[in-house]
Amino acid sequence: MMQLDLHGIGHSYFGRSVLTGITLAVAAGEVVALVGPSGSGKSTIAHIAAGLIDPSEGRVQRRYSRHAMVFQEPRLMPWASVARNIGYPLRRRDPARVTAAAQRAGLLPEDLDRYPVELSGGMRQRVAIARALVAEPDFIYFDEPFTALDVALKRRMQDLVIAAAQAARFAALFITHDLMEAIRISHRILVLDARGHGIAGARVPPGVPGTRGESAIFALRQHYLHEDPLFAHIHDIDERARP
Ligand SMILES: Nc1ncnc2c1ncn2[C@@H]1O[C@H](COP(=O)(O)OP(=O)(O)OP(=O)(O)O)[C@@H](O)[C@H]1O
Repeated sequence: MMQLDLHGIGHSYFGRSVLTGITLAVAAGEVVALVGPSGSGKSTIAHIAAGLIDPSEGRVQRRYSRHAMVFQEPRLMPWASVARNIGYPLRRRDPARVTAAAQRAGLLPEDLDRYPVELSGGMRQRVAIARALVAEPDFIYFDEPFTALDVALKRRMQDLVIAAAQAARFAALFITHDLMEAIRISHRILVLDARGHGIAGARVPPGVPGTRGESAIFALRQHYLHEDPLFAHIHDIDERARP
């Protein structure tokens, strides 16, 4: 049973079409990476799928019970402690759930009383992940959550997401333009057409997330980038679309 179904999605901003004919589905417990060049419409797809914006065309069906989102910027409340930031999605105070979510995101009990301004970028993103996990969602949207982090930290955060997805069994749509990341964390990779005209194709990396070795991940990335036509435009940047 699919938990998320997008059918024939199209979208325009102020009359300018940015997406057409987007059809994709995510199964229960499945982590799907959505890759595509900058400006191809990946974030717009995530926002439509999560119901933050209404598509100009097409149909969205959500069969999951609860979702959370993790963005590139952690979007924390600066005036609130880490514990309050993590607990924000809960209807009532629940320190046990806050502590459990913090632990799953690699935070220590003493971090809970700190404030966002005292934290590094990586720590803030851990808080954002803990906030996403706290209400035990069965679906999480990740919109380039680790793009701003350095390579080693990125890797640790990816491992954390893989472990959390396995433990909590959530499904996810994970948006990224980093192919290593897509191969490492997902069950299936969807490639968005460079101009947002549909999903150009899908690839299923061998094995399951968490079991793929670094050299295999790197070799597959090289293969995709240099030998697989599906990925030919992945590094194209539509600079006209950029502010
Ligand atoms: N709120 C908005 N108003 C107008 N145009 C927008 C808006 N949001 C996005 N766009 C435009 O829609 C297109 C797709 O943007 P989107 O952010 O979905 O792409 P993306 O693939 O996620 O890009 P990136 O990887 O750079 O985040 C771009 O041309 C962008 O400039």
